[in-house]
Amino acid sequence: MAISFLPELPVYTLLVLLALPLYYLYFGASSRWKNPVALPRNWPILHMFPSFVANIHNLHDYYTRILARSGHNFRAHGPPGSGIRLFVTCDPANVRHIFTTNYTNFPKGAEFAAIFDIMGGTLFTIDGEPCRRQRAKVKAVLSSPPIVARFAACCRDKLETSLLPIFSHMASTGTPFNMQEMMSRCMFDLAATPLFGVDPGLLSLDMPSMDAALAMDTVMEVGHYRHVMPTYCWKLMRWLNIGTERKLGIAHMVLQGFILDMMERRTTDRCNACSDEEQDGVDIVSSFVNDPDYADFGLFRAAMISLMLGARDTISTTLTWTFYNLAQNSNIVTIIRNELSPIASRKVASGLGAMLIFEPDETKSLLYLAAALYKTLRLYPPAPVERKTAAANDFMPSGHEVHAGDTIFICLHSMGRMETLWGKDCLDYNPARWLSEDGNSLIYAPSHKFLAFNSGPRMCLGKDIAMMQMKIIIATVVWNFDVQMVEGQSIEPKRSCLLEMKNGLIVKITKRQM
Ligand code: HEM
Repeated sequence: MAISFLPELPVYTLLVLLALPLYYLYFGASSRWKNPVALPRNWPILHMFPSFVANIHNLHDYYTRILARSGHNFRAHGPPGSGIRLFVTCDPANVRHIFTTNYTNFPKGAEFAAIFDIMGGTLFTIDGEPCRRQRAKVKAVLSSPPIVARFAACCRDKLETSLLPIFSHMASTGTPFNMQEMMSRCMFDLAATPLFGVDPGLLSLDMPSMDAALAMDTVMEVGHYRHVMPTYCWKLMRWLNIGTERKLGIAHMVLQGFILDMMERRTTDRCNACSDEEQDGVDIVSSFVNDPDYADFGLFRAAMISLMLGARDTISTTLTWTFYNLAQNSNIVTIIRNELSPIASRKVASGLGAMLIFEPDETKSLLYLAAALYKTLRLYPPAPVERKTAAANDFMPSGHEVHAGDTIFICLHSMGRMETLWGKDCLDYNPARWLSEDGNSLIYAPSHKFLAFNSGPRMCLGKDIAMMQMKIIIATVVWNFDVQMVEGQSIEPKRSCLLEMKNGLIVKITKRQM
């Protein structure tokens, strides 16, 4: 019997292979018929998982399309056993509920902490009482006047000693370069120097290797895979030490080595310094080294890595998207220069050289410049998706029910692109939309609608420092140089938890003739 069956085996195999796609086509079509057309296709067994995998190259646009059609919210499920039970939203009323009104019911959760295990136990991955304690500490450090002044001084020095000389060289030689990489190097130095009191010197004409910066990129890229994959998949890969998990393991080692290196260099520098008093309090790490809460070196190291990630990636990403938009809108560049012009005239009159650097107190009140940055942050938030977990069953203001254990994805990127929230021209890069009619103030947008810096009790603690640094850098570059994009490049987001550009941003710059 078995022997007589064997010759027909290829025929049966062929039939099964043909039947499978037909089965999926049939059920795909019928499920589409049963589902509202706005939602991803609900396949048998695999549910919506194939739709997400097929769109993984640009999940943000995919979410935006579905959220726009579905009234700002949708639910999605993965295959049975995958643990994927999502509620995806960009509805400001739901965001206020999740981040403020009922925020204790929406912690980041254990899954988030596992995804970003390199920052395990630190403010960025914890909830509840330990979080309140760490947050109070970090808040006190980041708002202390000497530390804020240090961030400003480092930024000024970096512009004077590195960025302007490098840009002048690129301009005089006509060399195209990757603005994203340049901003990444610059912000790496500007995050590390106030943190450790040591400048890693990545922004330099000889372009030294940037292993630790690349390792930080890997953390964000593999974090993205971990968010969309069933947990057991990436945990199995980690156990087998293969693929992206192997890459992440190496990145962790590089980052841990970087922290050790910085601490050693800091000790050497302190030995060479005049006195301890002169050094104390001028770097952030001083507030952590003698704190018994951070006596565990693993936690201390994780805290330093998370501060590096929080302070570098967010700003370099925002700066790159701002330069991208300015390069395409020369009228906006002209308005920014007009706003800078009175300050520049005063500087020139007081005898300062041809290359001008703008100071924090000079750029603080510049509204149009702030509006341009806000416009970038609305359309291109560096952290495009926030993740929360529902601790208990709850009803959203939109009427949707969420169940304990559901994962909530809050799509900031989509929220900034909803016509229903921001009007028909919401995709235009028009900073004036952020200004009042008389142009004398910025229009207020509540943080649950403009979420780039987060909202509620977990608001970003570095917002003021970030705005200060970004204003100085944009003002200084825009005043001294013309930036043009090199033609023929494709600008698309990387698969990452950060909204970086996949292929970078290749530009050419010329020195302004004044
Ligand atoms: C354009 C610049 C920045 C943006 C858009 C931004 C955005 C954010 C966002 C969205 C969060 C919430 C993250 C989460 O809970 O998952 C956050 C948290 C945080 N940010 Fe920023 N950030 C920026 C710059 C900075 C800088 C420069 C610093 C430090 C100097 C900083 C320090 C922090 C800290 C400590 C938290 C944790 C707050 C908490 O969990 O309670 N950020 N930021």
